[in-house]
Amino acid sequence: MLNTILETKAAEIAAIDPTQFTPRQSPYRSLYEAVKQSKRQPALIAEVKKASPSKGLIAPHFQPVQTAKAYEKAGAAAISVLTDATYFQGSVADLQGVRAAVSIPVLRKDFIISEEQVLESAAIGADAILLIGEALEPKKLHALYLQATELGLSCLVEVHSKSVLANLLEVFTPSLIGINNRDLHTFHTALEHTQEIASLLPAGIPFVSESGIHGQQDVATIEQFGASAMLVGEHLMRSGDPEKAIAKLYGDQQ
Ligand SMILES: O=C(O)c1ccccc1NCC(=O)[C@H](O)[C@H](O)COP(=O)(O)O
Repeated sequence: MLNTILETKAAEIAAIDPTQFTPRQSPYRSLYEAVKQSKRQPALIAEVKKASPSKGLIAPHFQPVQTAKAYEKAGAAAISVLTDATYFQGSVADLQGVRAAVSIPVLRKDFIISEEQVLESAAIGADAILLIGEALEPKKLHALYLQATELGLSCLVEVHSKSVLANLLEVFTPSLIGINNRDLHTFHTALEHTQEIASLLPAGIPFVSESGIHGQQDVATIEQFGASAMLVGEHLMRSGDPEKAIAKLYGDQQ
């Protein structure tokens, strides 16, 4: 699936013309600071997600802006917005709508593999981008990371496999790592994956546990593994009441 997605992205990139971008007006909101300073711990990066390759249609009555506002009200540190149309039914318009409606950082969740996409992310108002270790050679990932950082974008650098992490750390140490509990080739998801990969990270580096978090017990588990933050999509999208779902994740008294 990952390879198929990347083939689609290569075709999309060919159609991007950075000379058509209007200069960004809004200041960047730091994802690192938002995670570090979140009152809720582990910090929550809450995702608006209409559909996915592994689960199909998740939210038939998808209302990204309303959902993102509820996430912010419930204490999310940042919002993740899927902008891929083909596989996730997301859009750049979703990101722009959410960015205008909330005051916390907005992460562009897509498959970013080129300089043009980094420029596009800055132009459309994203505060942060995802760079996926499984999708990029370490040196290329580092180049995109430097380009994004120079523009003012925060980067969440995601890894799944031990070997990808090891190769990446030979090139550089990102400021914020995402550990994806979902294998993007098989879709198998296991929270224990966070523990396994976290044990291989340099001491002190903050990391986000991503995917497959569905309740208070799961939050306790990834907190025990040392996660600074969690990225949660499907569970919140299916809840029907995102504010209540977030309160329950943290075990708030109702
Ligand atoms: O979610 C998928 O099916 C998927 C398939 C292929 C590549 C990426 C995919 N998901 C992206 C994500 O990382 C998740 O949307 C995110 O971590 C939230 O996961 P969840 O809470 O399990 O919805």
